[in-house]
Amino acid sequence: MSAAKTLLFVTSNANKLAEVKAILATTGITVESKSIELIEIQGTIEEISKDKARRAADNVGGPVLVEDTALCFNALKGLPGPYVKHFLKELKNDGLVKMLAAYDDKRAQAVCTFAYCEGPGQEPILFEGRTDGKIVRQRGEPTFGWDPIFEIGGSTYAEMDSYQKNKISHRFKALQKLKAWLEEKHGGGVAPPPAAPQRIDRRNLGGHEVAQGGNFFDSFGEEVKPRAINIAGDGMGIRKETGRGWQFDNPN
Ligand SMILES: O=c1[nH]c(=O)c2ncn([C@@H]3O[C@H](COP(=O)(O)OP(=O)(O)OP(=O)(O)O)[C@@H](O)[C@H]3O)c2[nH]1
Ligand SMILES: [Mg+2]
Repeated sequence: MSAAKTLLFVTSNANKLAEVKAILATTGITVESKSIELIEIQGTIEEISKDKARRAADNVGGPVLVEDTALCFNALKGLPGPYVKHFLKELKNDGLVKMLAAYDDKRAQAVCTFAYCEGPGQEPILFEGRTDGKIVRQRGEPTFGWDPIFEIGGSTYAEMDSYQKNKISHRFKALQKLKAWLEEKHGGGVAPPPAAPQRIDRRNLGGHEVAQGGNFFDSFGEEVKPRAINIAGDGMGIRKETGRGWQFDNPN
């Protein structure tokens, strides 16, 4: 079995896609996407993710990556877990907070499970990331799901910028495992060979580090791939992802 450098991420969730692209932006892994509302079975997080991957592989007839996210309340023995989407839809964030009103224990875990399936009939492989936090009354921009009520280190996910969240999130941790696995499959690295070094003159613009002279760095301090850079008539401009996704700065 050979793993792909280009991943087809099947998801109906634009926020997930933006985060995955941002986190993998400098790794040499290309993320393509297809929006399909996959049927999700009941079961454990692992069973649901694997089943989702099989359905997606059958649908596209080739290698796919899917992801399932769970929010597990300690006091409720892991519930709502992978069913959080339905709870969020009906109860909203306030209702999720109220579910824990009778308990002192507000601890929760955000769990992200990626499932990679090489194709129809193949066994999916799982990569899981967990981040511990606690459930609080909502704070921050309500742009993504339950981000405003999941607090870690004094801030909710919604109060963090995408750089901060993507450094510690359940999704980041799961993608680190996926990346390591892909690197192993490709015998030591999926990133293309670096371009010849040019003058590096790092500046810090609004928390996003960039370099002048042709070298551009993302907020992880890694070089931005050339395909993310637009060559404008008068110099370099860097494409900005929208929403809470990746942000590049224009050094000009
Ligand atoms: O505040 C959040 N921060 C996150 O980091 C995050 N990741 C997922 N979610 C939400 O949790 C449910 C998971 O359900 P889910 O995994 O089935 O996703 P989905 O149905 O939206 O997409 P997909 O299954 O097509 O990929 C959905 O309501 C998602 O919006 C998040 N909310
Ligand atoms: Mg879903």
